[in-house]
Amino acid sequence: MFMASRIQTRAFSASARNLSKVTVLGAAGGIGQPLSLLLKLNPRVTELALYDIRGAPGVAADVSHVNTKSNVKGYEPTPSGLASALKGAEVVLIPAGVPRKPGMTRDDLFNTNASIVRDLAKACAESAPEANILVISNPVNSTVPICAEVFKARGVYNPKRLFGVTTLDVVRASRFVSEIKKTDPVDEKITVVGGHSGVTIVPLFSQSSHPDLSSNADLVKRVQFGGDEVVKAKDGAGSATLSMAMAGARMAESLLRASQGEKNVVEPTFVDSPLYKDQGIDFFSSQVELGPNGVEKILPIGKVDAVEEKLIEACLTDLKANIQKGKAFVAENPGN
Ligand SMILES: NC(=O)C1=CN([C@@H]2O[C@H](COP(=O)(O)OP(=O)(O)OC[C@H]3O[C@@H](n4cnc5c(N)ncnc54)[C@H](O)[C@@H]3O)[C@@H](O)[C@H]2O)C=CC1
Ligand SMILES: O=C([O-])CC(=O)C(=O)O
Repeated sequence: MFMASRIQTRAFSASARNLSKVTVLGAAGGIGQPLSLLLKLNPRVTELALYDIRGAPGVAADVSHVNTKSNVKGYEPTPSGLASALKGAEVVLIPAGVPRKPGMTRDDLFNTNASIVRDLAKACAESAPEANILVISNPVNSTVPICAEVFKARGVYNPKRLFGVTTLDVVRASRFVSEIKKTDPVDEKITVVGGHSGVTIVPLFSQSSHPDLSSNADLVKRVQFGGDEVVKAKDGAGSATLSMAMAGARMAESLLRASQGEKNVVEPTFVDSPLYKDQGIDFFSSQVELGPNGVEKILPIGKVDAVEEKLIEACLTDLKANIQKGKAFVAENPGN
């Protein structure tokens, strides 16, 4: 009897641990829709909550017909709809906000997206303070600090649970290298550090199996400005959505794998980081080991060559300003 109840308890807690609600804020957008589809295909996701200021119930109805086991629900664009979408979420992905048009930098999106992200972060702080928050909305270098400030103001900031999604930079880097070297991108492990815009994106080819590539200035530039390539090709219709959805789904999957006990799950991500704090830079993207509590360990940058050292220097100047801008925005515009 005693034995049976113990087994039952254990079975219950194991399955409870594997119940993973994932919420997408901005689910009806260019990224949100394919991201929702990919999450529906992920067996680790048991409940998928879709929220947008328009169209989420329609996207949810569509995605819900995909014949995998998870339940999908679309929420109305109301404060209570948002709160219900967030309640009990283990992972919240935020691709809400406007994308670039040709000629714009990511920083040009700040004026519109800063308040969108601030308000969604408030809702997360109230309804899902323990969730892993994955910020996709640009400029990531500023929107992540905005989230941190909002969480701090509400006394619920957990630096281990806030992630800027920079996965697309390594996805691109591995693909671009594979094109040059005629290899399978799966085998190309390229570390990319810094932030997520222009010169703040720093690929470290010297640490890859092709150290010669660090002197390939065209390749370095292509990784740094890969987003511009897509913005230009889409010609006013937005920026990367499909590759971004894949990258966001990969990051969410990695967090779920780590939370379900898998060891040595490492992803590059923009987090509250000690690496350059002594230079006043509180957030930095690097290889991060994930665990059940979110960030498990921030891995050191490792050895870099002289070219990369210069790239990091340029990165730090811009990154510092971007982070400061996000913090100042919340200080000056705390909202309701
Ligand atoms: N981190 C990264 O690597 C990348 C980031 N991005 C960024 O992702 C963001 C979204 O891009 P797209 O999906 O292409 O844009 P989109 O315009 O197609 O979709 C954005 C969605 O957000 C929704 N939205 C706006 N305000 C909202 C709010 N307050 N609450 C909930 N939903 C809201 C809109 O209704 C729309 O459906 C942009 O800021 C873009 O720059 C894009 C690609 C890569
Ligand atoms: O370039 C953009 O604006 C969107 C983005 O962040 C990317 O594709 O990396």
